[in-house]
Amino acid sequence: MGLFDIFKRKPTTQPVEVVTLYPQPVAASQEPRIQVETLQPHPGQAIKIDLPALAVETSKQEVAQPLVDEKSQLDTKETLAEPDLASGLTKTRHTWTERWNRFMANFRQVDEDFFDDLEETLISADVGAQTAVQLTDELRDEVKLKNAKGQAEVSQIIMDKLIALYQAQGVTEDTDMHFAKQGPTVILLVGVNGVGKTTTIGKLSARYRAEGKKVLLAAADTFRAGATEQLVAWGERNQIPVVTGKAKSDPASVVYDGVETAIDQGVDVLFVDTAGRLQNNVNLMQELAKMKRIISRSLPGQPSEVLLVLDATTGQNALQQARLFKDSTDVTGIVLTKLDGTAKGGIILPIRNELHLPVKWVGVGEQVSDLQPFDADAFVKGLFGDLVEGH
Ligand SMILES: Nc1nc2c(ncn2[C@@H]2O[C@H](COP(=O)(O)OP(=O)(O)OP(=O)(O)O)[C@@H](O)[C@H]2O)c(=O)[nH]1
Repeated sequence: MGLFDIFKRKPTTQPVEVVTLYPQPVAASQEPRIQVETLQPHPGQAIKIDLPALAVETSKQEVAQPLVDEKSQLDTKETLAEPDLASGLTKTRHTWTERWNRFMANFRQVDEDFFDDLEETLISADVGAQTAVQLTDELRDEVKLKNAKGQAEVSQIIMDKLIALYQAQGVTEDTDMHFAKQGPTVILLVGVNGVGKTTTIGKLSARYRAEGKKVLLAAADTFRAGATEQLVAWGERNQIPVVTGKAKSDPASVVYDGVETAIDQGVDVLFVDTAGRLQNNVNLMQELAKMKRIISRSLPGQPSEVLLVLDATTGQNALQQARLFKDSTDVTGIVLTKLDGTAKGGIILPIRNELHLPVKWVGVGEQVSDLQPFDADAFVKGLFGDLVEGH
């Protein structure tokens, strides 16, 4: 099949320009080379892209017989290195510890004022109003039951309860990533602008490529200037092909082309980057629904994952966004980004406790390796480590 073969199955109203970036094997001394093909189909027709066999074989070939140069191998190693969650949570931990110590320094006795202050402290630590009230009620009973009176004893009971809540909440929720039994798995990244969708795709795609999966990216955020280039840059860095559309073109066309390319080229995982902002929220949600319809028409049962990306630095705002997206689309999991830059890491609790959305990944930096699967135990240690160790 030739490079300019036309698919007539799908009528579109807009011309689609598809740029495909794919890596070539290079001699050890050369920089990795990226070839760029620009295909300009006839208006009104969708196109099929033929990636060279090499492009789709890249990840598997690398496993069997390394084709990439030293630099790329270093990149892969970097991808595999687990970031340190505890250091990513430093700000949250310090702020929380300070706040807690201040609260406890004012301890006089266990009375209603104490519980009022406790509720306030919990709310200011972003555990969410509903959770703070629930926790305080439970603690009131427990402190009474255990007849706790001393500062250290009361502090210990509260800390144990908080830790238990963080660990218990969400255990019944599905934090696994799901893959198609056959054919390409499609993973859609959604969220408002600037939360870290593109960066997360860069990190996740590098991770799966390093595991030997054949990965493809689709730049369906045609709305924001520069969004496509940003994804293309990640594709170049990770040597992963990217399907793109013209600025302001119909994002659904890019999704369609991405899906068709994934099917034809035997891709394992297709990541779709979506716009974070359209004219309004209704448009945004309609656009997402349209993308999902297009994906499932060609690949029944897909997308396997609709990951909602939330910026932890926005605190309660992130919670509002989660509510909005949850009500309008089937979110399968949360990626909580920028935990490294915030004291608002506590927000993870209401996301799980109040919205019952599984947090699947957490972002702790801008580098490719700064993403890790969410682990409640590690998170709790990162959050309360200073206080618990002090006991
Ligand atoms: N510190 C830190 N920065 C991050 C993290 N994730 C993303 N960023 C940064 O956040 C900024 C926005 O990230 P993008 O990936 O462009 O966000 P986006 O959601 O794709 O944005 P739009 O394309 O505008 O919708 C970039 O500067 C990223 O480097 C993280 O975990 N930690």
